[in-house]
Amino acid sequence: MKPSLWEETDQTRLTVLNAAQNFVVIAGVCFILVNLLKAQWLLAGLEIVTVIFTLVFACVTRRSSNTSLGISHRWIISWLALVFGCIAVGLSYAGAFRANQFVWVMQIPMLSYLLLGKTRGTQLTSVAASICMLTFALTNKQPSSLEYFASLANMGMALGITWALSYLYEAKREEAIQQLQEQAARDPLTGLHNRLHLESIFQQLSRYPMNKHRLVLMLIDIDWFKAINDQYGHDIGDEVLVKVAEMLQRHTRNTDWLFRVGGEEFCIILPSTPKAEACVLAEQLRKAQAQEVMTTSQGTLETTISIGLACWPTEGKKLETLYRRADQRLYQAKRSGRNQVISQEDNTSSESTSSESTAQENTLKRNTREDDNREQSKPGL
Ligand SMILES: Nc1nc2c(ncn2[C@@H]2O[C@H](COP(=O)(O)OP(=O)(O)OP(=O)(O)O)[C@@H](O)[C@H]2O)c(=O)[nH]1
Repeated sequence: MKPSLWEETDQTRLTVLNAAQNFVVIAGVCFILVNLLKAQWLLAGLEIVTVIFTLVFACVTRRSSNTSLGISHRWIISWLALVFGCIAVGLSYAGAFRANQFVWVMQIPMLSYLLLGKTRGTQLTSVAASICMLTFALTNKQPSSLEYFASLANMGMALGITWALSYLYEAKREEAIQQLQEQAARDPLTGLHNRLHLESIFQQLSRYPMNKHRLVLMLIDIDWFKAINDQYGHDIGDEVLVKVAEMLQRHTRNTDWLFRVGGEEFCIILPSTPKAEACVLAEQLRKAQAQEVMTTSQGTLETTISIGLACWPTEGKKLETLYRRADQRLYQAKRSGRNQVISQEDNTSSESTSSESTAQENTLKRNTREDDNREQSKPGL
């Protein structure tokens, strides 16, 4: 099971659904009165059931979240089946007005695609449109007349065009949404995930039973990166970032989650991984980077990385705590000379560190790092 980057949130579908529900209730009541007066009991009965179902469904929809559809597709399919059932039965009752009545059939593809998406929309439209076309064809009183074939062809073509346009609209909409979501979740430079989804991916992974006690968060920071930028320019710095990201991807599994969480800082979430195994991987990453001679547009460059890691849930139950723990270890790796992996501190601090002391710690950390930078040697081309 793979966590999804975006939970199902779709304001457009929710808006269409609310509008369609309102319309079905208002129009439904009018049609019920007309059909009762005309003694069309089957149709009136079906419309009563549809309006009651719509009211219940509207309550369910409004109780779910404001931004998420949050309702199972079964609800929508059942509701649309009732509405389309009314259209089909109405068509069989229409007599001389059958052609006028067919305008309602045109709503089938539009509603199906807007509310159910490309795949389910196609399935429901195929079934509902076929039933309506058959009803239209079979209930005609003059099946051999030219008029009959002309109206059948007209209806079929008009329905086909509405269907095709609805399909194209939904297919393009889904494609555009997918592209936008992909872009929003990725760091444009390295192609890795950005930190936008770190929390949600962590939450989903920690819910999977197979990851119980076996999830590791690793923070990786390029050593002396500021010096690389200062000496060789931002473009070379960018090339280094890309090369390090590529190295991380080469050494990790498809199931691992790689993020670029800051300027020259990366994070890896390793699902189903015991800490000992994660330490071995971290050491492999450190060695691989130390041994790699990177070819940049200005020549070759060698650089190293420092790594801090922490294990969930033993070393932090919440992402915030786990991240802080890994960051403390990363900082320790930097202070101990860089090009190191630290997986546990000398004096393990308590998980309930107050935010104030953490803030002080971070300030201290930044100052110490700046001092360290001035003192120590820097990488060279
Ligand atoms: N080229 C490039 N540089 C970036 C980017 N984002 C942040 N930086 C730079 O990354 C540098 C980070 O420097 P520091 O946080 O001092 O870290 P450092 O020099 O690696 O020092 P240590 O981490 O202590 O080894 C800063 O100079 C930022 O300007 C980016 O996207 N591209």
